[in-house]
Amino acid sequence: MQYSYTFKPTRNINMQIRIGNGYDIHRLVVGRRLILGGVLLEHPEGLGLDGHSDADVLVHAIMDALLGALGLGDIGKFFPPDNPQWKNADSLVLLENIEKLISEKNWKIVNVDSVIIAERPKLKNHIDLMRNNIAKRLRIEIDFVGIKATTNERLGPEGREEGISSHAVVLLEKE
Ligand SMILES: Nc1ccn([C@@H]2O[C@H](COP(=O)(O)O)[C@@H](O)[C@H]2O)c(=O)n1
Ligand SMILES: C[C@@]1(CO)OP(=O)(O)OP(=O)(O)OC[C@H]1O
Repeated sequence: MQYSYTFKPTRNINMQIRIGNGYDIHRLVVGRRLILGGVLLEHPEGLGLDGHSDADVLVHAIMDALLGALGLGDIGKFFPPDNPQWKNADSLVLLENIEKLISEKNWKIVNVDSVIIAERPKLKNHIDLMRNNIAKRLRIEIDFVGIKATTNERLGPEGREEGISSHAVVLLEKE
């Protein structure tokens, strides 16, 4: 059996692609808002996410994935948590800034995929609004933004409702 493979490019071989991966988790506490993908949600126990910014773990994971794809570090480097400027910051505005940085470097966002790990509240009816918020800030079509939700089957910090986490991957291209 022959295992060698000859690559026959059918499109621009100067195209570069990059993949990025991001993760974030924030604690669930009383007295804070619960914002995911820019959507204000209601937790059955009135809990929200603690953080210096609005603690939107989904948007934070996506920003880290975008920065990671270009080897630019993480969001803390661009928006330091000890800088009062980012106190209660709207993470969608921070996302707009990251998109600007990427487009200035002539990279295009191909797609984003992500998952939110939250025991409660049920997120499925809010997913399309989150996708729309993110697609708008990234200046891509909604079809290129994937967001899923899963419980952690009551396991670990998310399962005990100590926090909510999110993972994201992105693909970038440049001609
Ligand atoms: N916070 C959540 C968690 C899950 N969902 C939806 O429920 C489905 C089943 O979740 P499991 O963790 O039991 O696999 C999941 O696929 C989501 O559609 C949700 O809306 N909100
Ligand atoms: C965006 C920032 C700004 O303080 O948000 P935080 O709420 O501190 O969240 P975290 O994910 O811990 O760190 C990222 C920070 O840069």
